[in-house]
Amino acid sequence: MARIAPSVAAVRNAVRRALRSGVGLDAAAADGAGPSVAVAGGAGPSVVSETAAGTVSGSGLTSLPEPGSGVASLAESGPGVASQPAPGQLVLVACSGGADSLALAAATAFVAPRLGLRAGLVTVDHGLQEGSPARAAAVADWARSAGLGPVEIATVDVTGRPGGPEAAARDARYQALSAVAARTGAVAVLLGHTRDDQAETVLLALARGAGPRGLSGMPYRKGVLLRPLLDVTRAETRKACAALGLAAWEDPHNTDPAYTRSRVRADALPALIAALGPGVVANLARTASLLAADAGYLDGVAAEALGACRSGTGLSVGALAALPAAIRSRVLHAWARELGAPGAALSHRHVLALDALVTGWHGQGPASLPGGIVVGRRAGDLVPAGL
Ligand SMILES: Nc1ncnc2c1ncn2[C@@H]1O[C@H](COP(=O)(O)OP(=O)(O)OP(=O)(O)O)[C@@H](O)[C@H]1O
Repeated sequence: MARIAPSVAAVRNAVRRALRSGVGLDAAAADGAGPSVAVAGGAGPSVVSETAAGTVSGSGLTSLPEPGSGVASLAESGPGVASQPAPGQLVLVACSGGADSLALAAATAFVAPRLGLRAGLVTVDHGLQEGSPARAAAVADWARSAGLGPVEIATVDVTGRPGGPEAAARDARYQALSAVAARTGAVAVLLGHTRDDQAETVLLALARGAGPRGLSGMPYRKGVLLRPLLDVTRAETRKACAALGLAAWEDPHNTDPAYTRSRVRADALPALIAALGPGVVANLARTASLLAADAGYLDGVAAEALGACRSGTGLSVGALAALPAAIRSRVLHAWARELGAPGAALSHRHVLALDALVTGWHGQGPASLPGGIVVGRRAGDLVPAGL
């Protein structure tokens, strides 16, 4: 049996775990309705060559693996897999051509058929950099050569969206990914965020004084979005690309000090590692997952409390006042969202203003929320203006 690089195995294992839990294969298998292809790691009847490899350079695809090249020597022993695409559910990889999502795409091309799943790829052209259409085309060509399908290029227009350029691009990208998933009937869209991305997210949240929800970082699964690599380091995805002969695209934005995240990546995290040791990245990511569990539980409690506080068109001040502060602030936040306040603009300050109508009442005026929403206190209830 040919040996595979540990980094390649690490990425594949992460994808295997995510697909098994993320698209409900484990539950289906328990019901006896699982995929017909055996999925337990390793011991299968045939040896299958890795097909998901090629070379993408800054300007595009520069080479494809030859049959019998070093790529084939990365083959691992696994369960028998039909050479035709599996008839199962479709998962899509969101791939920029960068090392993280390229390693993810290669691993998914390998793992998904072995789980009875089809795997496709979407690359988004934000139209923000010179040569971006050619790069998107190169990623798509590579994906087809790697056996992924369907392969789509989504071209988006980021102008006229709220927030800075980073937020606008992210917004447009997620919208495009959701649209492709809906159109193709994909059950999951896989994103290449790594443990390092998670640590950066937690650090950014700490710096802006976020609460437990913000410090929970990026969720492993949200709706159709799945992040299999949150336990995998960026160094590992780079090593996996190197082992597979994949030359990833380096996004110049990632090193541009004009972007806050780039400065965290280049300066803040390395300074923390120098001062506190290399474990800091994994520890920040662990904080995120610990807080995600707590925040999920508290949000559930708050959702029930919100129901119990309802009174006519508003919320009962008496019922709100009886809640612990941690739950009351979540109830008020959830209610503000329900009234239509946009999540990105709704801050701690707005929730405090609502809370003051409950716990600091002195006849003050109504609280103003983003989205033009106004909430006042009337006859023992909090009520939105106009109702
Ligand atoms: N242009 C794009 N097309 C498709 N998916 C994208 C694109 N840009 C980002 N993504 C998805 O979002 C994830 C996070 O992207 P981001 O640019 O924040 O991080 P990154 O660490 O630079 O990732 P990568 O190395 O994959 O480019 C990517 O791994 C990928 O799954």
